[in-house]
Amino acid sequence: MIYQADEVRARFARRGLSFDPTVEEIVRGILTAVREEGDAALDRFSLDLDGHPVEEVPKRLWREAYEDLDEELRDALETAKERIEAFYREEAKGGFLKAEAGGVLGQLVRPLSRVGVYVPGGSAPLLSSLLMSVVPAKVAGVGEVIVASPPRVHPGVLAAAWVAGVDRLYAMGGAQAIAALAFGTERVPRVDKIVGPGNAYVVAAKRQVYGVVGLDGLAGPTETLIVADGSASPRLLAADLLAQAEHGPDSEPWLLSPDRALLERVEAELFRQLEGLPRAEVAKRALEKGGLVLTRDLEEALDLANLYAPEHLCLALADPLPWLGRVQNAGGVFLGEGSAEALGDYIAGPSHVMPTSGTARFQGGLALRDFLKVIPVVGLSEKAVRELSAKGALLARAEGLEGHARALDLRR
Ligand SMILES: NC(=O)c1ccc[n+]([C@@H]2O[C@H](COP(=O)([O-])OP(=O)(O)OC[C@H]3O[C@@H](n4cnc5c(N)ncnc54)[C@H](O)[C@@H]3O)[C@@H](O)[C@H]2O)c1
Ligand SMILES: N[C@H](CO)Cc1c[nH]c[nH+]1
Ligand SMILES: [Zn+2]
Repeated sequence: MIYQADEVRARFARRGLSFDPTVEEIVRGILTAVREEGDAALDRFSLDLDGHPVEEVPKRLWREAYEDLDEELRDALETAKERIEAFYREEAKGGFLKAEAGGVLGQLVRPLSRVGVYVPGGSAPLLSSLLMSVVPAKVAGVGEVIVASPPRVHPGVLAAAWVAGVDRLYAMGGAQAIAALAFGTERVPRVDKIVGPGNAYVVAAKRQVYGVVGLDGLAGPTETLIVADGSASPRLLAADLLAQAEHGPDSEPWLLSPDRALLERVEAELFRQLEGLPRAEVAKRALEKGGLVLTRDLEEALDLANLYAPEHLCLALADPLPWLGRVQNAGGVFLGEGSAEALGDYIAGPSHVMPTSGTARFQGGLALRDFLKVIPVVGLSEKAVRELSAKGALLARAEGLEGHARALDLRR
């Protein structure tokens, strides 16, 4: 289905995380039960929803899963891990303490003590998502990384845990896993922050426990928006749309172009490539949620992309770099049709955990700083204390806070 730009503009502008009341209610019930009953409720929901009680998977099994892997897959995992590690080592993490008139002002930067990583496993065992969250946490220096993934945890996920250096791994999924990580139970330690993507239940649970625990964001069903010009290959474009469409019926693949002939060729190519795709039924449903959009020109396509704020913005343009300056809202940007989003999913380097549902309006992809906290430090000299106290007291009285003013008057 090819839309005109005007047909999608209002929909793109209205977009935002929607809260399905039924999901919210189910999740609220699970969170309350796990908070009140601990492990008993955790096991009950895990049995009901995933067919297995929760268990901690011992490290011996991760190592065995790793050793059982085909040699080429093991090598691919190691390469992905090294590239993600190298990427995040580039992100500065130093604090500072600068001398100021006999005193000091600065920032302490501290890695978080204990982080919970959710690794989706409902419809596919996303071993790459484990690497994409755990490796940056490790580079940041997080004290302890605890992984939760639905039972039975796939051997590929266990092997990735081994490669990434996870500390503990629990076979538990959905809202009950988020509850256990946020509140803690006898078996599962409470964490300081939960990161990682998940389905609607996981996203709703994360949102509901925010405050009890920190969050990286609310990365839900994946989406991709490609802006293409006439130079792009319809075969590659269709393949890239289908790659993300196969994630789930909630995924949204979009292609925006001012070239009608290109859109028509991509449409035909989509039908061709759907044949024989193992997850064709899922992909078809996702394609109905997205679409192909004819724009006036590339400027209009980029403006619509910013309005939509996609998780992935792919610029399949002959000369993409000059368009980067126009990008305002995106979880991640992929330049040129060679830099496929699927490469970003597995091995390019940056984490593939990126904001969805328009939340790219206010945040980017998972970064080292998501695992760090900044603590300001104030150590003023006697002279600065005297000089600043008078002005501070003035400001306090302007707020009507006499107690603050007197505390400062005593230091003048
Ligand atoms: N944005 C990103 O960065 C990113 C990255 C990777 C994956 N994803 C997305 O993550 C999602 C993964 O979803 P998934 O379903 O495959 O795995 P998941 O692990 O997120 O969800 C599976 C869990 O959902 C719970 N659940 C299922 N049905 C339920 C119900 N009716 N009531 C209560 N709980 C229920 C179960 O406990 C199960 O363990 C996909 O949508 C994918 O697109 C996003
Ligand atoms: N495209 C997904 C969301 O960024 C990540 C993923 C994992 N495996 C394959 N793809
Ligand atoms: Zn993907």
